[in-house]
Amino acid sequence: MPNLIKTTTLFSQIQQKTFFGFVVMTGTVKFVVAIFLSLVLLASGLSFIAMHQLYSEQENARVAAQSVLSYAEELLAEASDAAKSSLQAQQVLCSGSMAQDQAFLLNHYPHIQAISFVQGNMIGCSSLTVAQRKKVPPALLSDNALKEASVEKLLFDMPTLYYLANIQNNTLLVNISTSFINNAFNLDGVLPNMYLQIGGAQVWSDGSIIYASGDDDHFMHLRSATFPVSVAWQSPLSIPWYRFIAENSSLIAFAVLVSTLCGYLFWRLTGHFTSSLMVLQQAISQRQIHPFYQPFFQGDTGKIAGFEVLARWKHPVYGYVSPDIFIPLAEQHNLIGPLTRLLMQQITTDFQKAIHLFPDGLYICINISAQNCLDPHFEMDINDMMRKLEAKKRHIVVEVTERHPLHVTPQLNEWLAALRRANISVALDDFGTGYSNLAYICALQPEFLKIDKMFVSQIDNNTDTRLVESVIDLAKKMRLKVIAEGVETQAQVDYLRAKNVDFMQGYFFCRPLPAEDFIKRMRLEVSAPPSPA
Ligand SMILES: Nc1nc2c(ncn2[C@@H]2O[C@@H]3COP(=O)(O)O[C@H]4[C@@H](O)[C@H](n5cnc6c(=O)[nH]c(N)nc65)O[C@@H]4COP(=O)(O)O[C@H]3[C@H]2O)c(=O)[nH]1
Repeated sequence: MPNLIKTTTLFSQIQQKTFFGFVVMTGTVKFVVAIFLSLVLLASGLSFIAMHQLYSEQENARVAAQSVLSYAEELLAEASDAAKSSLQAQQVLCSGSMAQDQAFLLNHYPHIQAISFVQGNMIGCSSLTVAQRKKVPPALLSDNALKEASVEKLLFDMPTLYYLANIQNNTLLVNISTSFINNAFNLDGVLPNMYLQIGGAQVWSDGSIIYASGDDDHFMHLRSATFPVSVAWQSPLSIPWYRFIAENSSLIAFAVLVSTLCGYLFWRLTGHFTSSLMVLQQAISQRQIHPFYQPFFQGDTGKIAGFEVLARWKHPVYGYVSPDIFIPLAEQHNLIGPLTRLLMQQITTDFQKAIHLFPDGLYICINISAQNCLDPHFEMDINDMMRKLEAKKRHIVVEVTERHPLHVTPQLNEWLAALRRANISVALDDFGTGYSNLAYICALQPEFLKIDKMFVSQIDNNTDTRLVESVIDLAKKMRLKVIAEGVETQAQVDYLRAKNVDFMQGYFFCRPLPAEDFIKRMRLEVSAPPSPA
């Protein structure tokens, strides 16, 4: 016998797990929310990766620009140093021996191509003899241009970086090959759109030289504090998607995995956070509720007279749930119609093949609630079940409980009349427990009266049995067939039999059984009917 959850109800457990009753989601909404959550997480993850990459690239560009500037400063510092020491080495430089001059420079200043003394507007002595007596452009020698640096074709056919120094009334022109400047752009992180602004010339990272000055607002700038040189570069503002995918494929795959996992977890976990109504709806749609069958027996012969269909819900997590819990909830939420339909479909499936085991005249009792009476599907469903179970040879009985009495209205009377036309009988269940009176019995005109187990349990050797006796007498006087419920002991059986009670049902005879076991029991009954107890 399944261990039914009674007091610590499933629903109180589930309701404690709702977010204080705020979360009520259908399966579809839950699915959509899970997808949405995954997408939001994925978008956030991808944005984070992209922003991180963009920030790193911007930072790398800034570091590269700083390196390029430092390199240019080092070259110009070397030029400045070379200019100063040239004054002492004037005799060496101006010795007239080119080989000697070059050796001096190579030894001390490996990046310096030539050093020349400017006299008036002419090159005087120079480490490069071909430069001697060359004219210096006047603009270069104006006050403004002193100590200036730029990249010009001054002494050579190729543009070179020159540095003009004025030391102790000597003007010196120091030349550095542009190939040395271009080396600066071979550093890591240098962007194609980066250039060195040296005086009025822009030396670009691709080696091209443009004569322009003035800051471009679209570029970032880093200036030297000591020399007229700066670095400009265009900081990346976005990353092309193909490069983003190619460079972050594993991170992207990870983000997809994590977001999908989160969405899935959300979807699974909200299964525990849905309301009791949703849980019950799910139970019906997923066919977690099944019929069990409890036979009842002839009072005189002890033969199986019929059986009652009792709903059993086996929750995948919480196990068996008592009908005392889910039936009222189904009634409250208008789910009793779908639940009864599910049971009737299952009864048909359970017994269609074993119907030959059911003797003629067997009663099949189905519990119904007030809402079934107004459900337009009920009649259709019960007719369908009756057809499949060859109900002409069997009796279908609907059990109407007395605990929550029906409102007797003309519609109900009409509905009951329709049942009777279809050969369906009515039993008044739980008799004696409700607030009904004889008028209620008169209105329903049941064929059966089920004495509640509360009265049957009072039958014992020495207890007062006047109440149960009166109930039986009343039923007899009204010519109703009596079924005594909850028969558990031999003494109760003996008493009820002595009182000529028509039928007995209870654990003494048999507990509610799943279909398979019930069919086995019927098979035994057919082959060797039990003798009366
Ligand atoms: N202590 C004791 N109990 C016995 C004994 N023999 C049978 N019972 C239990 O007594 C109840 C009899 O059903 P009920 O009065 O119609 O009372 C039913 C019925 O009112 C309702 N119910 C069950 N299935 C359905 C259904 O499919 N539809 C509707 N509307 N109500 C249902 O839930 C109630 C409780 O059902 P169950 O828990 O299955 O409880 C069943 C049954 O398992 C016994 O010897 N001793």
